[in-house]
Amino acid sequence: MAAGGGRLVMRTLPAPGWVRGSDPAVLSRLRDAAVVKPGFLSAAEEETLSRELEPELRRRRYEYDHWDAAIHGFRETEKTLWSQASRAILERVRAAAFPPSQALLPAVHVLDLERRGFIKPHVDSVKFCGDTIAGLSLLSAGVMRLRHVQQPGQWLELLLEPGSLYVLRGPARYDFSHEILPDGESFFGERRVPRGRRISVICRSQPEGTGPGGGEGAPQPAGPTTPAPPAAK
Ligand SMILES: O=C(O)CCC(=O)C(=O)O
Ligand SMILES: [Fe+2]
Ligand SMILES: [Mn+2]
Repeated sequence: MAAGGGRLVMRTLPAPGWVRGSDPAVLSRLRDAAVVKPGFLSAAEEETLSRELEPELRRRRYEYDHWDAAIHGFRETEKTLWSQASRAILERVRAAAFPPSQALLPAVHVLDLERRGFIKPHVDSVKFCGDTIAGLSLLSAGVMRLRHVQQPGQWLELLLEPGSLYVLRGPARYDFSHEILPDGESFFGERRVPRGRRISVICRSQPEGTGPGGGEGAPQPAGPTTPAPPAAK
């Protein structure tokens, strides 16, 4: 490596247009831990996924009534059987978000949030989810906010446009809660991000110690979220 090669090292990395943060230190600390890839899906891939999911989702009713639940105005399914076209998309997600050695949960979590639906701050349960969470957003945009569980002044906001992929891993997954803002609070900085119905397709790594050949090997129950921890104290 040429120390005198004249390559300029930027001290402050410019935040990409789809990630905002409370301060440069958080942005730089989570640069590889909270990642958004806008336009990950082509329009045809978005169409493939939403067409395949729509009939399965439509059979279910939106749920609202759990005062202590993390998610409001949603329906969901855990899907293991996919068309060949969708499997190819999910394989791209796997390759983009997970190291080759990391085992994934066999079922993909599909979450349909209606226009007024939202997700309160929570940390996905370590019992049901490993180091990495990767989610595709379909149909409409939303803002995901991450907030440090111990230091609530530290936060990050991710702009999740339809067709984007987000990845949360390591510190972003364990030390920060995440939430999807309700329509009334759905801003990315100054920019209003009107909420519509949003479908997310979420792949997760296996909880530590439960991969093939290790750990309990118990089947994974559905519903990988925990109720919101107190975001601030
Ligand atoms: O809709 C999303 O992308 C996130 C969902 C989520 O946080 C969860 O199911 O635990
Ligand atoms: Fe979550
Ligand atoms: Mn219910």
